[in-house]
Amino acid sequence: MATFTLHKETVQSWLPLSRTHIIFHFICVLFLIYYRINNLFISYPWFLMTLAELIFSFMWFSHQAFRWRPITRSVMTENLPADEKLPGLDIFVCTIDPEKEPTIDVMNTVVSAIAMDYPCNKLSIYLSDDGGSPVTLFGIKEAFQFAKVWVPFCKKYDVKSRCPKFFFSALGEDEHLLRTREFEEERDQIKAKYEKMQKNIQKFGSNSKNLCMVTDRLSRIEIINDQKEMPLVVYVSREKRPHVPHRYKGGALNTLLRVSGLISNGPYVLIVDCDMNCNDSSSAKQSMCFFLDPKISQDLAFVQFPQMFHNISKKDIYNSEARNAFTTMWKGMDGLRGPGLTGSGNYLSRSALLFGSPNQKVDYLLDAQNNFGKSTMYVESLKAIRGQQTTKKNTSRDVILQEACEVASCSYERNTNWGNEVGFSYAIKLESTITGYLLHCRGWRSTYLYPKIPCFLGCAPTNMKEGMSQLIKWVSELLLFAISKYSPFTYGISRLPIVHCLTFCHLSSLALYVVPYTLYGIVPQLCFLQGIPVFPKVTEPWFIVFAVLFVSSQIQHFIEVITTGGSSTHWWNEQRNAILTSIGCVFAIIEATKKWFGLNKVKFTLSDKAIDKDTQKKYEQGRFNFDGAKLLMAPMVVLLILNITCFFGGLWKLLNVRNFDEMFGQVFLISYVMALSFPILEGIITMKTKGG
Ligand SMILES: O=c1ccn([C@@H]2O[C@H](COP(=O)(O)OP(=O)(O)O[C@H]3O[C@H](CO)[C@@H](O)[C@H](O)[C@H]3O)[C@@H](O)[C@H]2O)c(=O)[nH]1
Ligand SMILES: [Mn+2]
Repeated sequence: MATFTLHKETVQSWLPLSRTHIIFHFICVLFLIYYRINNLFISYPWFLMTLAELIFSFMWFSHQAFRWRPITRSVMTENLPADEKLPGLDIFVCTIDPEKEPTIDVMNTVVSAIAMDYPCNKLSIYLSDDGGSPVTLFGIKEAFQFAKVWVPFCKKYDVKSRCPKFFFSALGEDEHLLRTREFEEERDQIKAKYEKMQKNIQKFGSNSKNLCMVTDRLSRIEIINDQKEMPLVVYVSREKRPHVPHRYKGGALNTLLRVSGLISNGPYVLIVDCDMNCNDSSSAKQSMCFFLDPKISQDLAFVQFPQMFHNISKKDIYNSEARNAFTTMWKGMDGLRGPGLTGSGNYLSRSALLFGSPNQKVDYLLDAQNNFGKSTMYVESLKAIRGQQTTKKNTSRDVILQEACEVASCSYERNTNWGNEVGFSYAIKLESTITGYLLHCRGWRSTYLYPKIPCFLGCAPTNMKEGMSQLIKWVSELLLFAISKYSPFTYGISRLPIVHCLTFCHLSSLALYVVPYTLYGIVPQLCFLQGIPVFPKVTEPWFIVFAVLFVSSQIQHFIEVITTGGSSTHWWNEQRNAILTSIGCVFAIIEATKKWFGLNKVKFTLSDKAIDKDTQKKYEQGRFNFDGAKLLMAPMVVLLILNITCFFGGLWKLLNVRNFDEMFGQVFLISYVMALSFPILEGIITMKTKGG
């Protein structure tokens, strides 16, 4: 345990035990490989099983990097300096499509950001509207009017849950307990205002013209607030032209970096997706516990919070919560040199994003035009971030806004280093993953804070189609990352500590899982049907190796789920989900191949945050919902049918031949797969009976 004045870091207490387990498991893996290699040419199926197990072994091995040194952190915000000494903070909210990202929800995020517990003269909120839709501009004006009453109310009564949607829902129940009459009266008035805001936005959006995205437009930047007692609120819609690449969210973020640099130039920025409401208003101060610690701030690039979701059900059949990622993996990376960037709920140091490495030898400002573009006003703002002398000028607001439009134009980045060494990287479309990784490669660190009260709550996919499209988007881009010039296998290996690099190797090769899972779903089954064994006899000592590996990984997984607040249901569901997603990775590989050969029109699958009641209900009941995902489910369905057919066909043969000791492994495997996939089968049958 390491204690600093502002935060504390605790290494997992059972670390020696878990490392012993890793070594034990590793030895078993070596035995297994030895056995397989020795029996490689028994038959073709044995060869395929060996291939599957080698890939499984590699994935297992790289996954252990996450288990090597997990840590948890806590913060002492009470030790922070007084409000007037806190640094400036700019919050970036990104949105694009009001149909998939309902404006009211986006505005809830904006309001919750405005209500952040941070000195208001140090806080600025930027809404990036990549769609340029009238309803978003209208919405933010309404939201600001509402915030003007909401923020003082929250402060007066010390409301913790400052996202109005949550406050007025079951999630905010606790906030209403043991309150005064006065509170209740005021609350009811505010509720009426909140409802009025909703109504106004709805009414404005009911005209389909106002919901439209404008793809050919000039940049438009407006300062929304007019009051000193409130944080600055700015609406930013960058220029877009059909023939100029706009680089998706990464492009939007780089634009925001420049625009905010001209206007408020806070040394720290918080990025949230439009659905990621700020649930705990103290997150900004929590992050400052790291940035303001002189012992670590030197090379600290960002503080990541977990992405948590308000619509997760108890059963969570799609593992939308991504428990594994936000507990095991990210805490594991945190103990190495820091977690990856996940794109939402992360506080970043502006200078880390802009000025290369923490011990930079070349000064980016010497070649400012090539690095940052031609705006001299923007370059002045960079000097301020660097703590260098700037030529102080009293520039009028209009001039600043004009310059802001200039740096938000779509030609501004041409022949500059933006998207390359400056700002968010465009190397793959997961701007966050690649940027976080490159920051680490340049020698920066990051920290991860998993607080008791979720700081950010977003909207998770609740049906197969959405879950799968998100998976395909991520895994295909990660695969492109693995084979790009920045690949962790080549570029990262010489720049990152080896164990840390291994975590990125694992992440970027997730698509590989499809091979062993598919082989394990086909080969033993077909062989069972024909009476060919693919595992050692149950009476043979070598069988123990297989059994031990299976039990060992089950126990490890079980302990991990339980110690991170999950239940045995999660444990079971996560295993099913591992099969589903691994098989689904075949589409990610297809997608990545198409992108690689330039066959696909480059697109960004925006996740849908407008979830209808029916979908949410099915999800809460734990029933699989394959609406719109027929094609995506096809491989899984084929595998299931194959398993069932082979099981019964093989059983017949088994009863005749009576080679039970040879076939035990396969019988066990197939029964296990069938038991796991039962709910999927149920889902398919209901889909069929509904005429799907
Ligand atoms: O051209 C675009 C496309 C998207 N977005 C915004 O980017 C955010 C993330 O997009 P979404 O489709 O919701 O992505 P998810 O799959 O839900 O998000 C994860 O994956 C993304 C890709 O790495 C990260 O950017 C996100 O932060 C991370 O939560 C949303 O607020 C969008 O409005 C833009 O601003 N411009
Ligand atoms: Mn999202």
